[in-house]
Amino acid sequence: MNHKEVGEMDLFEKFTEHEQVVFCNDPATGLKAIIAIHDTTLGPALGGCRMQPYESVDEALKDVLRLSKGMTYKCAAADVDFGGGKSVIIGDPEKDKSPELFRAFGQFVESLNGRFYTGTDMGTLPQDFIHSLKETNCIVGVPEEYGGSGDSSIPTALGVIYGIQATNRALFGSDDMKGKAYAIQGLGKVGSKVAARLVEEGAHLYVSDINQHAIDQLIDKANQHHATVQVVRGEDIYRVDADVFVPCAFGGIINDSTIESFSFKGIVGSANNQLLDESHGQMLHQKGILYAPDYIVNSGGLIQVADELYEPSKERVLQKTKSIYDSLLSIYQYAELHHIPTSEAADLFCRERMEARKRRNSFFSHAKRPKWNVRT
Ligand SMILES: NC(=O)C1=CN([C@@H]2O[C@H](COP(=O)(O)OP(=O)(O)OC[C@H]3O[C@@H](n4cnc5c(N)ncnc54)[C@H](O)[C@@H]3O)[C@@H](O)[C@H]2O)C=CC1
Ligand SMILES: O=C(O)CCC(=O)C(=O)O
Repeated sequence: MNHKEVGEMDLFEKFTEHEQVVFCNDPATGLKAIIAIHDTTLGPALGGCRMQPYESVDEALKDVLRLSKGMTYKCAAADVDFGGGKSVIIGDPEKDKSPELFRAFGQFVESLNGRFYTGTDMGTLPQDFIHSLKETNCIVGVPEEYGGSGDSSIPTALGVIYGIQATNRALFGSDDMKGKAYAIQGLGKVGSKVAARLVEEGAHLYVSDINQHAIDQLIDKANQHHATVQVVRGEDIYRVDADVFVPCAFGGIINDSTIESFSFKGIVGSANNQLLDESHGQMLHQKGILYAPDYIVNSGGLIQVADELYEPSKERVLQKTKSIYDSLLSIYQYAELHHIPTSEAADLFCRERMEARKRRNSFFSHAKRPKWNVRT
């Protein structure tokens, strides 16, 4: 069949690399969600659920497609037995949440029968998924009293700190975070924790957030530590005179126009999909800005939720999260040796790991489903 002749088939051209995309619609609760499964070579798809008032379904679709692909690479880099997936709920996290909406979402996740596991992301909280848990076991990162591993932004933030230390080592010859200036965009679950740690270390911060409460909380903390925090508005964060940019809000913030404004020496943050597209990794490379690939830096949350396969152990998760430091240094070294952008070096490493898995023997024993000890 010639797809071009059949209008409705054009939709498939938007996700030629993805295994499965599920549109979830429940008028009774107002749920409009999309689940994208990118690649299950390494295991069932895993990825958080983002809630955002997207302007259009197309915008939500683009976001979930990019985010789920990023999860495939993140899982490969972190060496966990999961594949890449992600979900988005179209709605305002401040106004549109309800227990029924998250329950309905749980039913759609359950309908995938173990192909997709999900939890928090931007705009959602561990508590939201207590409701989804009534409908499916394929939920990760719920509070510990519900059998989950709890807030995954804790190891994510720790991973960002390891990322900053490794980047400082590469740039300045020492892990030390003290006395340097950092520009943090977004003081949410991850950004607030990273900022608090940097304040404790005696760093100087420039911060921006649209949530005044988050800014006030950080300033209180900074006052206790006699640290300096300078609040900047909107796009001005791209122009401040900081050593390291720490994007912890949304993606696409490294693009043609922002790169021109950057005078940073390094970029290390939790935001997913920081590069608007691959060419921006090359542009950073040419401008001599050291970029810590996002999916390596922000894999702490993934490391924690993937670890729910085993009996819970915070120590083990924190230990595994330390690997982010070494992984980044290896990627920096490889990129330098081969004169390629760090983003390209990270992608090459992940693709090689997936190819190796495909080559490995896979003797049949029984269905390769995770054993979720905690809730089975
Ligand atoms: N929570 C986690 O464990 C993980 C998070 N990430 C990524 O890290 C980023 C942050 O995640 P969370 O902290 O969980 O989200 P969050 O929703 O808790 O925080 C996002 C923060 O960004 C702020 N923000 C929104 N628009 C902004 C703007 N225009 N300028 C400045 N600030 C703005 C929000 O007010 C909020 O404080 C997201 O891209 C997420 O996908 C990645 C891996 C794991
Ligand atoms: O942190 C989580 O709950 C899942 C991992 C994830 O979605 C992410 O790393 O972006």
